[in-house]
Amino acid sequence: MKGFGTFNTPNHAASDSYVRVVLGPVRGLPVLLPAAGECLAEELLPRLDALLLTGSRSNVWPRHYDGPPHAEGTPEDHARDATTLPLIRAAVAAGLPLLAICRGMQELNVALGGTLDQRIQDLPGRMDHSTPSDQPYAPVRTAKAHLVRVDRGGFLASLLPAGWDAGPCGASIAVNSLHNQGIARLAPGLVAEAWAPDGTIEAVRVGGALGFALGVQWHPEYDWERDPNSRAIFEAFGRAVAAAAGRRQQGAAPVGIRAAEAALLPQAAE
Ligand SMILES: N[C@@H](CCC(=O)NCCCC(=O)O)C(=O)O
Repeated sequence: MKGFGTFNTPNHAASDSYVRVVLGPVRGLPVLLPAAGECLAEELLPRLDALLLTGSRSNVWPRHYDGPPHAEGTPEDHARDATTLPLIRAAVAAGLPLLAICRGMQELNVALGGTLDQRIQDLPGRMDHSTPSDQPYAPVRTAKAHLVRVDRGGFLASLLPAGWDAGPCGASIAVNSLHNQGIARLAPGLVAEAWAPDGTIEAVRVGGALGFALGVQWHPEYDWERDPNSRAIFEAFGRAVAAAAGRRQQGAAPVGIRAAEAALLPQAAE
């Protein structure tokens, strides 16, 4: 939910970069979901082939992870939280392909029971991962900001182009950085797959997921046209979307709902 125009009129919106990347390397048809609450999980999810959770300057309401209130003026989006958190749990339980970007990765962590640090730049030994929101020059705002070390044996590494780790940076890739918040306690069922030099978790996968279920703290949608690592993430997501679409068109239920739910959300199996 974003305010537009003179009267800050509430609108449901997503950046053009997400639409372009879905139409491009994902080779999908983007459907923008309104922040309409939990009903989307029940009514709409069965009609979708995959879920891409976008970034946003707003932040997950701390009540969702028993965190302290945000500092005055920190942007929040309760309508989005009320929509995405149940949607994520339903998508993970259904084995729907899921790609979570920046705020999306933070929502994934909270939805599955994890917590967030609200200003990691204020924590001892941590970098400032934010980019000034008033930075008017897009190439600066979206530029590579630091390296992340990627687990060579992980799911993310399996998506990257051959030789991604053969350069002078070894098993590290360069990423942009536009966030103040980060994962504090990793949710049960999530597996960390990449880390910034200060230890900030930069990528996670849903452990035990039956398909593509990845979160990244950076924004590969900003540079997929020139960065083969960014493009490879979306192309792999696109292959998962196509497979899910094929299953849905054949009338098959999303993979392993009950099996995934029992594995990932133990309380749901009780
Ligand atoms: N607000 C959170 C998440 C940051 C985030 O998603 N940034 C993206 C900003 C650009 C956009 O609107 O896509 C945090 O600060 O950690």
